[in-house]
Amino acid sequence: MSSPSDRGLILSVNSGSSSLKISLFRVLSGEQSQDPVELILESNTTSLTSPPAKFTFTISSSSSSAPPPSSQIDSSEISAEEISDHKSALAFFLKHLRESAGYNEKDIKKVCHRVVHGGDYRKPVVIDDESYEHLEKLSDLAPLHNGNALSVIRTTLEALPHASSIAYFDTAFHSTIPPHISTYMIDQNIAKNRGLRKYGFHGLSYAYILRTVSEHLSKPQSQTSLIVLHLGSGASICAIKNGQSLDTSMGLTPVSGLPGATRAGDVDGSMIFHYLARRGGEDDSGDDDDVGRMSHEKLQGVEVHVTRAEEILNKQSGWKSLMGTTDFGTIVQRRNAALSSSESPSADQDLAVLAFNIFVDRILTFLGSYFVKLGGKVDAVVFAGGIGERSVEVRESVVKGVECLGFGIDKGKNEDVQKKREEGGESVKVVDVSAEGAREKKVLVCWTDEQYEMARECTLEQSFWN
Ligand SMILES: Nc1ncnc2c1ncn2[C@@H]1O[C@H](COP(=O)(O)OP(=O)(O)O)[C@@H](O)[C@H]1O
Ligand SMILES: CC(=O)OP(=O)(O)O
Ligand SMILES: [Mg+2]
Repeated sequence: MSSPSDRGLILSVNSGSSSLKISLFRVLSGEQSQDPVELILESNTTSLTSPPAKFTFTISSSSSSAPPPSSQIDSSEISAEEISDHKSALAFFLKHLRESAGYNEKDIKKVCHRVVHGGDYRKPVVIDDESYEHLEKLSDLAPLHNGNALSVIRTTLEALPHASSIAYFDTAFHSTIPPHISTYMIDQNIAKNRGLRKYGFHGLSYAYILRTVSEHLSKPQSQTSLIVLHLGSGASICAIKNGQSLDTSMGLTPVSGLPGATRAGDVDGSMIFHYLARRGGEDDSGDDDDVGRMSHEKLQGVEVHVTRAEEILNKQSGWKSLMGTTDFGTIVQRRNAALSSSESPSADQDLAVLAFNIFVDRILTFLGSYFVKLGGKVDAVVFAGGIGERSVEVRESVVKGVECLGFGIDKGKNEDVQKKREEGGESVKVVDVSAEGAREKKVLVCWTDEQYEMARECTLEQSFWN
């Protein structure tokens, strides 16, 4: 069994829908800190769905370990033409780690992978031939996410053969959702045979937020009830009752619930048939009308089975379909320009206002419902994810919509969130933006960290180190 101090480095790899986030951690021994791991550096590759990809590589300001003497870090954003997908983004990162940061890959002992769909897995699994094969089968339930994660796992197995790879699942946190919430009202034989139920996603993020916020509130997790909004390119909401997931807006796959960058969110189940149906010979989709047509897509060497319907609802919808951009920041800017101008808004600005209002409306639909499901016993509404952490406007509009439930937002505190984080660095994990007088029901912003969550869990799981 290895002692914490000689455990070396952990690489945490987060294959999101539009991004690849990678963090390198050093395992700490118990005496050094309450935290089991310390961040050394992190990298973020974004715009994978709208090239050119953008790549950043940054040494942590709070790291106590000096970078190797050979290191030449440039933390500015690079537009990287050679990155075309998750797999090439990982290769680009490993090259930087070696050549610019001067780290020896051999010091990496564990690689933690975020795998979005874990089916019935409730715990992380070490990747071997058997578990890899099982994950490949699960890919049919989340072809657009798991396919990327599997290609990244394969690349690390080849590039870092001395390290063991462990899969962490988004779905595991939601295993507490009771049957009356997770069951779809369909033929139960088919549902059981095919595993058709609500699984829920973003679980690593919710686990991180639950622990961080309960510490902030000085409450045990088992007495903490929250409504958490994870708003990124993929967005979801979770009702957490006494430290356990009660309900969440995504379902069998990440396509349901809130709309996202390229995802439709909840639609009438039969909408897709009408979307593709030919009317009087005309066909505006330019495709055939078979929604179930399978394309056996080779995604970075991994075979995935995607139906035409899935492709449309996952990749050709969301704000990209409305606005032509997958960047919610751009939508907010155009919406602000429309609201502040004395001239009549352009067509683009009108659409930005519409996209923004749709997003807020769908968030409120879930917020209201979850507040009721939690019987009004909610310690805080928590904003997280790229949009939740950065958009003053989304937080303001959403909280205005739930003022009737006793929540309120302080304008000045809301505007200063980013400044507080920039000044305080990574030690600022939660900022309270609640209005005076609405103190019982807090509104918080939490910087979620799925990579940290995996590295922490990995360090604490003794069986992985035996
Ligand atoms: N200032 C901002 N206002 C609104 N949205 C923003 C802002 N900055 C970044 N975003 C959005 O955050 C999203 C990315 O969130 P993130 O959680 O990092 O994504 P992912 O789902 O890929 O993990 C993008 O849509 C981006 O445009
Ligand atoms: C589940 C999901 O949508 O993940 P992401 O937001 O990282 O794409
Ligand atoms: Mg994400």
